[in-house]
Amino acid sequence: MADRIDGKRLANGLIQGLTKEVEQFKASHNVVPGLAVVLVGHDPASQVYVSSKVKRAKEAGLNSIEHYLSEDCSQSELDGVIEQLNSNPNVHGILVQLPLPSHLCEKKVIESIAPEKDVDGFHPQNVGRLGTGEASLTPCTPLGCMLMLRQHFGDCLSGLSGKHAVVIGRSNIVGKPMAQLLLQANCTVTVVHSRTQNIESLCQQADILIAAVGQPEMVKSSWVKTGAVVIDVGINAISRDGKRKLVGDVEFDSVSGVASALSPVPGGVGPMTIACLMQNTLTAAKNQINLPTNKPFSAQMQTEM
Ligand SMILES: Nc1nc2c(c(=O)[nH]1)N[C@@H](CN(C=O)c1ccc(C(=O)N[C@@H](CCC(=O)O)C(=O)O)cc1)CN2
Repeated sequence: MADRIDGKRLANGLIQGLTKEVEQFKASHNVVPGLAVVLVGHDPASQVYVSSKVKRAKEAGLNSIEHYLSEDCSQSELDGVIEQLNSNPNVHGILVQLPLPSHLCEKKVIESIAPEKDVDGFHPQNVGRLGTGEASLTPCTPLGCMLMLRQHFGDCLSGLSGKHAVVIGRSNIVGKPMAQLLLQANCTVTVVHSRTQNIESLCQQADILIAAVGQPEMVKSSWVKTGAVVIDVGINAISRDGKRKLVGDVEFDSVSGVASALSPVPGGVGPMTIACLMQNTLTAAKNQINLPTNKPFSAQMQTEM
């Protein structure tokens, strides 16, 4: 039976540590790190995620600033809110919850957030810096996955070195940054996607398998090498036996019999995404008062997190 990589417990520990760090930061610098969350419309899942973000921010002692805009909000109204947050010195981190209603341009919105406040790490400047291994704000879900792997492999990333990691999915939010982070940890990385031939046989070669494809229970036990470590990023709502249920991209019960460790859904990557957002907000606040803390990702993983 695979070990369960408990994201909920790990996230609680991270938030606890962060709360102390935020307290010290406030006491030393007389600055309260501020996180602004922007939600457009009333997508039920987005509402759940945003309220968790607000709750966790308050728990960690951050100042939470919320903007709820109507479903039919115009591009210029949203641009105006971001502009105002960009120039507000009490706001250190800004995130716009995705997806946006289809009449709004996600790319334009992401690019309009000041890179130093982009706690989602989606701005092209942060994406580029991640790619070249420079200090950057790192996307929260892949960062959360790396922390889960670090916990499993021991306290630094050397346990990952030389492992073959296969990432299923090539989204800008998860698949691509995930591949970059695994490369920085000296893994050999394969990214597979909807046009890849023989996905199953490539996955069978993985020591580390990251499923981020958004297909309920797509990864079966026959796809997984005995002893592999599997991180399930998918969060899919399905109806089973007349009840709504959340499942990942991995068939949990069967894969548990083959993998050496597996993260569950719910209670895996989701809570880690939110904890990493809080971590990024503190990092952004430190950077904005010019504390020398913004190390490249690989250096951060060796030490403070
Ligand atoms: N601006 C962003 N938008 C989106 C991101 C993101 O990182 N930034 N990621 C996802 C959604 N997401 C965070 O925003 C997210 C998804 C799921 C969870 C989570 O904790 N899920 C729970 C289950 C919750 C439930 O009951 O529905 C779990 O997995 O245990 C947190 C954050 C897309 N948009």
